[in-house]
Amino acid sequence: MDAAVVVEEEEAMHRIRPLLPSFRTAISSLSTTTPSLEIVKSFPPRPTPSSSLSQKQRTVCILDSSFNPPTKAHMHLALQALRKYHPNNNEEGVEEEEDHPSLLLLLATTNADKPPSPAAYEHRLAMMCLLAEEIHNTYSPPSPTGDSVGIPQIDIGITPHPRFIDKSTSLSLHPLFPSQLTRQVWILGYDTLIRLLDPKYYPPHHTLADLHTSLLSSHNKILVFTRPDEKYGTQASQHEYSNSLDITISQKVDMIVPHEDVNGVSSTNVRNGVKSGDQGWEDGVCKGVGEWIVNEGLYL
Ligand SMILES: Nc1ncnc2c1ncn2[C@@H]1O[C@H](COP(=O)(O)OP(=O)(O)OP(=O)(O)O)[C@@H](O)[C@H]1O
Ligand SMILES: NC(=O)c1ccc[n+]([C@@H]2O[C@H](COP(=O)(O)O)[C@@H](O)[C@H]2O)c1
Repeated sequence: MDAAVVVEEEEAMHRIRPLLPSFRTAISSLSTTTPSLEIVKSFPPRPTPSSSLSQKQRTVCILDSSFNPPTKAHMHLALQALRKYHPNNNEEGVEEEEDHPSLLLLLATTNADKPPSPAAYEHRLAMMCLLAEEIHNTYSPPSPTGDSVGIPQIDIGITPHPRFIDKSTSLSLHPLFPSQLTRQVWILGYDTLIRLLDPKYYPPHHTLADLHTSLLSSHNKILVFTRPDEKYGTQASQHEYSNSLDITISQKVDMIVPHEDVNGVSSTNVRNGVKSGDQGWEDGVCKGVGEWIVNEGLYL
């Protein structure tokens, strides 16, 4: 490997490792009762105070995940979303004078279905920082502007809420994402769309009413990536399902096919690969994330 690349990677590790104690503190002081969502790191750093923020309309693409670990699938989903909602694309609902979309990588510290498991949350946040750096280095806007305006703002956040309706409400109450100025675009894989629309998650009445007043309100959107497999069916059947949804939902859903490198990539496959010693797991993650997993001895 090129000596300069090795030095760059070591620098990234040394830059991120000192952040671990502050990540630990942020996680332990996260409120679990009120609507709660904290930004723990921003690339580039956000101006303070946040009252000095632009008053322009904005779009935030949110990738909510357990990031255990962040994968190349997560990277491509984020890149495709940033490009899709770029004002150069004349996408419906994106004003030409709008700021470029920003990206929020959101760590869910409670899952709607799964019990907690290693790696520790501060390590996942560290790997999310490495993923953010990779996204910065890889991103190019739909028609190159050649200036720094093309570089997306990436924020890293944490929330204790397992359900999207509560994450969405928490985001709309955050000073960086005021609801009157911010359109939320939620990035989901097809498997997660099915669970989002399952009434079992909405007791006591088990209806989708709260979805319409939160995540699906205003100009918000859901960007769904097909994810064909034995359980969830083919590309074609996933498109068919999305077209058959009630109009009040389908008009909020954009469904696209992910980049080919996303096929078959999952955090579970990476964790299992590390544990079994199969070298192929490294293809599923960005270089910095792979280095972190090895150096910190995660998932063994
Ligand atoms: N290969 C993929 N294709 C399409 N969507 C994906 C893919 N990998 C992840 N996603 C989507 O990204 C979001 C966050 O991913 P998540 O943390 O659930 O990853 P995962 O790889 O499915 O994790 P795990 O294997 O631990 O269950 C989810 O909405 C998921 O559907
Ligand atoms: N109805 C819902 O809002 C709902 C259902 C299932 C999973 N989720 C969330 O989706 C995210 C991804 O979940 P998985 O890691 O299980 O794919 C997690 O934050 C999880 O809590 C939300």
